[in-house]
Amino acid sequence: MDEFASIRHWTSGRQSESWQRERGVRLGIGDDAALIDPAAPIAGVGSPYEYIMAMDTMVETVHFNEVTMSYEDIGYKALAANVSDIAAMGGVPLQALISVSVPRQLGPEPMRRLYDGLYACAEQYGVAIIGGDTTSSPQHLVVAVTVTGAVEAGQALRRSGARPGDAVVLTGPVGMSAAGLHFLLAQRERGADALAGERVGQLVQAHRRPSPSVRAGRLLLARGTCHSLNDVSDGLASEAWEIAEASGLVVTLKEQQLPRSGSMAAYAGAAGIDPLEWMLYGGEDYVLLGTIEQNDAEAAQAAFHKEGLPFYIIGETSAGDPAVELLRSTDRGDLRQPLAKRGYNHFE
Ligand SMILES: Nc1ncnc2c1ncn2[C@@H]1O[C@H](COP(=O)(O)OP(=O)(O)OP(=O)(O)O)[C@@H](O)[C@H]1O
Ligand SMILES: Cc1ncc(C[n+]2csc(CCOP(=O)(O)O)c2C)c(N)n1
Ligand SMILES: [Mg+2]
Ligand SMILES: [Mg+2]
Ligand SMILES: [Mg+2]
Repeated sequence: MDEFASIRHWTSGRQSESWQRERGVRLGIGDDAALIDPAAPIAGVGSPYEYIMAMDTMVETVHFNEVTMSYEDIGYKALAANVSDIAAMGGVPLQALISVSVPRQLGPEPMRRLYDGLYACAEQYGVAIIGGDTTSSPQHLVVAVTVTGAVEAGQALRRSGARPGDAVVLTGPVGMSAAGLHFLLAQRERGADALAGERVGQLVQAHRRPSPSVRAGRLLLARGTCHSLNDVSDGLASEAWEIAEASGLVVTLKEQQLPRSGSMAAYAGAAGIDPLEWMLYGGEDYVLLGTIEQNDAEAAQAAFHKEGLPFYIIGETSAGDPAVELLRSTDRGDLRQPLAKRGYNHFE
């Protein structure tokens, strides 16, 4: 199958013109470029709105390998990671462009499966796939996604808006993806062993199929009390540092209040690893970390729970030079431990 037949094989008949039109698309896959109506009414978003644009890339051996992810998972997660950046601005995702660099020996079927996963995620979050690019790759598979979204003009939630005295909040558990990855990699090295007895299904799912917090981002924006927001890709500590530096303040995380999934903690125990390491530094959680006016934090939590969405109040901000600290309760009283600006870093 040549390049053009391959693209048709992966993409044709997946999304109808009318479905794409509702997302502002005037011309999708097939010409030199796509055409977007910059002022199309978007369901659920007040106008005037602003466009949001972001991109994230996944590289074989860096973000996935043959034991950690199926082709369907790679496609799903590549788009989900991008949708998460739109959620982190308080927006709704609209369209995506997909670039794939494919090892010559791969053949069309694995890529078809990758697109099955990609379109499954697109349907889940209402994203129109409007084009992309295809090249061969000398060795590894690379998937780069550009995503657009919309947010009410002037309302986007930035990393830089946190104020001293805010509550620090999180829209889901952290550390599960890193635990799932640990299991998958350990399994490769040692074969299915004793660790497999733990409840690892949820952890593997968290690693392979993250659920970006789009509804949570919209709820936070609508409250009008959320001052800053970021999504957790590189790890909780790293993202907290980004808010601390962008906003010029201290972020204090309370160890007791960090959401600790039971299956993650059980697996960490069996693997002899401190679960806090995964929770703070693991990454790929794709939940939202934000700050919100202290006097609205509990009401926000109640509103989230009413919608069936998780919401954790995990700390507070204070005036001071940018820093992140962990408040731990010990026998000898409270301990403030500075947290390193550490997390997943491609160049370390
Ligand atoms: N190669 C690049 N050229 C120009 N801008 C870039 C480049 N890489 C990243 N950026 C910009 O830097 C900022 C931070 O990007 P970064 O990728 O660190 O955030 P993120 O996507 O939220 O995190 P992650 O990639 O870990 O999911 C964004 O504004 C992004 O557009
Ligand atoms: C095989 C394999 N080894 C390691 C990891 C861990 N990992 C890779 S990239 C990243 C941060 C987010 O990426 P980015 O900063 O590019 O958004 C993390 C935690 C993995 N997923 N697969
Ligand atoms: Mg990025
Ligand atoms: Mg991000
Ligand atoms: Mg990202």
